[in-house]
Amino acid sequence: FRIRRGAISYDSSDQTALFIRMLDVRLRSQTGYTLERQVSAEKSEKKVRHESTQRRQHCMLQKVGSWNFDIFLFERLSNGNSLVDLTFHLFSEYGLIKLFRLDLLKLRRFLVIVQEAYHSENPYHNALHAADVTQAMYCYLQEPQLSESLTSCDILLGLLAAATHDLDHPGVNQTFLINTNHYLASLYQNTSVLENHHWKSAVSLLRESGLLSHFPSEDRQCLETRLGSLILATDISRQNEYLSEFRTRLDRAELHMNNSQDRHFILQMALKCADICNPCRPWHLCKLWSHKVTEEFFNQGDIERRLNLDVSILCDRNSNSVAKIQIGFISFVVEPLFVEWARFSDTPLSHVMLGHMTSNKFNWTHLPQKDLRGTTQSTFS
Ligand SMILES: Nc1ncnc2c1ncn2[C@@H]1O[C@@H]2COP(=O)(O)O[C@H]2[C@H]1O
Repeated sequence: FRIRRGAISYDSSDQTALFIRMLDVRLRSQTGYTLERQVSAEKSEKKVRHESTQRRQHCMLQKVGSWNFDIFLFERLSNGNSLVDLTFHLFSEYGLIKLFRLDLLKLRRFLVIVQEAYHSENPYHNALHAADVTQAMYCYLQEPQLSESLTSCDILLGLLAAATHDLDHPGVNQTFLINTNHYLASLYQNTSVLENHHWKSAVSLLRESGLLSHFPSEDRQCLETRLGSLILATDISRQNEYLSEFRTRLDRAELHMNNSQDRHFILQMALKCADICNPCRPWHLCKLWSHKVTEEFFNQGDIERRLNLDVSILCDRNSNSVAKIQIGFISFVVEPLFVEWARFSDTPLSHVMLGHMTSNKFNWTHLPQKDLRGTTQSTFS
């Protein structure tokens, strides 16, 4: 009697094989399931799940101009490709692909190498921050003062600058690079070291992708120069220079959107706002960003302590708290800028942002510690 495991036999008189085959047939009829059917069921379930994720992502993109846009949820739905998917969508929305005769493949490839040039291990300065800034920039580009006057070149620049403004950020600030004699600090003579690096990295990826290779060289040169002027404006240590110029121009009513230099200055201020707008987002989003940026600060402080360097301001986890950092940042950096932005663009969005900023500052000041803790995901998942 041969021990038999399967129902396949080459001996038609083999009664055992016949018995197993009958058993298998009855089993199939009872459970209706075979291995093949199980695998194909899992495959189609996966396909349905993927299609519903794609549908949810597409549905979110219909509301990409909403200030409550949840970039953390979008990041999950886009499987970690929010910067590529969001920026590509906005290029299409504005008709930039046709207008500038952009090659679709080169555009996609450019956006992918930009997204990959961000450090995903950074808690804050990663591609998701760039996607968040790009979405905020889009909201500002849609404001009447801008949408009624910006040229397509202004819009192309605004989106490119937002997407690339923190390219290849190392997750530490300029002070750290100078104190550790990093080659970038000497390359840029300790001046806007990171912002210069972000700009030059953006230009090199633009050239590598060939995205603008069909542009006349003087147009390409002008775009690269203006891109630098926008990215260099995000150097937070120079905030007061830009802010006092903004105030002066507003006081003297010297901002005319039919003037290209004035439009460029407003794009600089729009990018600056987009770069630090996280305290003006709804509380659940603001809280997530605050914990991420603080984690990055404290990581730097831990390394400085280990290297026996002076621990940079805001980076010492032993003498700082997320709430304390946020209250200071909102009071001395965010509020002064967004008050002037609301003077320039007196719209519902500007007042919604100031409203969130005020209530978020109240939360950081008054909520009990248990309500201020960071959550890993946005609550609206
Ligand atoms: N929520 C926040 N709290 C404190 N600092 C912030 C916050 N968001 C942005 N920043 C700081 O603002 C800076 C803007 O320029 P960077 O992105 O180079 O680095 C950013 C941080 O140092």
